[in-house]
Amino acid sequence: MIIGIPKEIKNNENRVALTPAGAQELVKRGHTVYVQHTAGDGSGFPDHLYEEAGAKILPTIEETYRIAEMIMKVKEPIEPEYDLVREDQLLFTYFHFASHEPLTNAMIKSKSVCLAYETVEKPGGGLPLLVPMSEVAGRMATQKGANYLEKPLGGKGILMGGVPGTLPAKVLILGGGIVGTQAAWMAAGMKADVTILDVSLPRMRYLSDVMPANVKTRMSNEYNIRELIKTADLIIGAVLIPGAKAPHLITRDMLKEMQPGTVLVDVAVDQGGCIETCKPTTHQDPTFTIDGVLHYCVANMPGAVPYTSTIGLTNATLPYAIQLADKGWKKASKENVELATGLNVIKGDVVYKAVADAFDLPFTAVEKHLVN
Ligand SMILES: NC(=O)C1=CN([C@@H]2O[C@H](COP(=O)(O)OP(=O)(O)OC[C@H]3O[C@@H](n4cnc5c(N)ncnc54)[C@H](O)[C@@H]3O)[C@@H](O)[C@H]2O)C=CC1
Ligand SMILES: CC(=O)C(=O)O
Ligand SMILES: [Mg+2]
Repeated sequence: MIIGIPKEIKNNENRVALTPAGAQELVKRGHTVYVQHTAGDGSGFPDHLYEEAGAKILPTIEETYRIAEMIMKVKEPIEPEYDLVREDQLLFTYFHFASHEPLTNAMIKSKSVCLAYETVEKPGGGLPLLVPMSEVAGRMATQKGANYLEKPLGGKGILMGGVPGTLPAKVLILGGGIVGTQAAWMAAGMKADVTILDVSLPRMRYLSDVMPANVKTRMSNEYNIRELIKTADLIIGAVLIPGAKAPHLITRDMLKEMQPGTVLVDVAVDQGGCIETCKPTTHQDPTFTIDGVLHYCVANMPGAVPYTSTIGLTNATLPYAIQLADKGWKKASKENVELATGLNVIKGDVVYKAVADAFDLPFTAVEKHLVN
């Protein structure tokens, strides 16, 4: 198969979809890998490392899209890329369709096959291609939050762990999945007073077993949220209902209950955000303030630490990319249900229920496209 790796063009997105090591594995299996000139630079992988691994370098994004049967990316295609996507082309990347109607419509119109990293799902649950970036974003959420709590940056002016004779910062985490757990580890390590809210009792039992004493769990409901936001210093949004728009656990009116200088980091912003007032921001202009409450809502947080993220992402995606390249998307999805759950849009049909529901679009069962 011919695989194309375009350079990411989203704001401050320095990741690339494949490392030279990943390219070598695909080339070894007889596939052709084209990498757009300088695509790996931001992650510390200059063109010559790809060439030494057996890949070929193409000068432009247009040529990369034109030649590839499968495009591997990191972020969803953004507007200048919409018209580059070709009919029948396979796109293997993050999409987060449910939070982005123009993207959904553009991919329907393109008649391409869109296999979304974030909905590839293990039969017993678990999102193997979201996990590594959620690990990064969870750890970063605490780092960012600690930073923005500093007074000159708009925060309350509280140190995460305090010092002897003072109270530590209160960190409230909405959702105790991958992002929430990693955020909690970092905050606990900084000696903050951490509370994780989730709706899953088994998950909270697990967290309660493994977390240190400065991490507590509470049931996620409006009553508890309204109580806890009054004194929280840093609130991290980390809920997910796979493929769907995130529920608004913190609504506009609740901001008035918070103290000025409270910091909100809504990691779930890529699925629409679990804080109603969150709108996607960029690494260049990451925050805004409403009612004295600072919001950080960057939708591609891992893009800022590409040395870690690119390798973490390729470690997870490569085994799936190999199956897609070896067998083609249809046979690979028939033989591996995890890949079938990743299919969101196929040749104009929306085949992921939560995406169809988000925009009142007709839903087509994925099986229709997997027969013969
Ligand atoms: N902004 C960014 O750069 C990045 C964003 N993300 C996003 O972070 C979000 C979280 O991802 P993961 O932690 O991997 O998901 P996950 O599936 O591991 O965890 C989600 C958790 O939310 C819980 N939950 C569901 N409804 C809830 C509710 N009403 N109240 C409290 N908890 C609830 C679930 O029980 C689960 O434990 C996703 O939207 C993901 O796309 C991930 C990586 C990077
Ligand atoms: C998960 C995701 O959207 C990201 O890593 O940017
Ligand atoms: Mg994202």
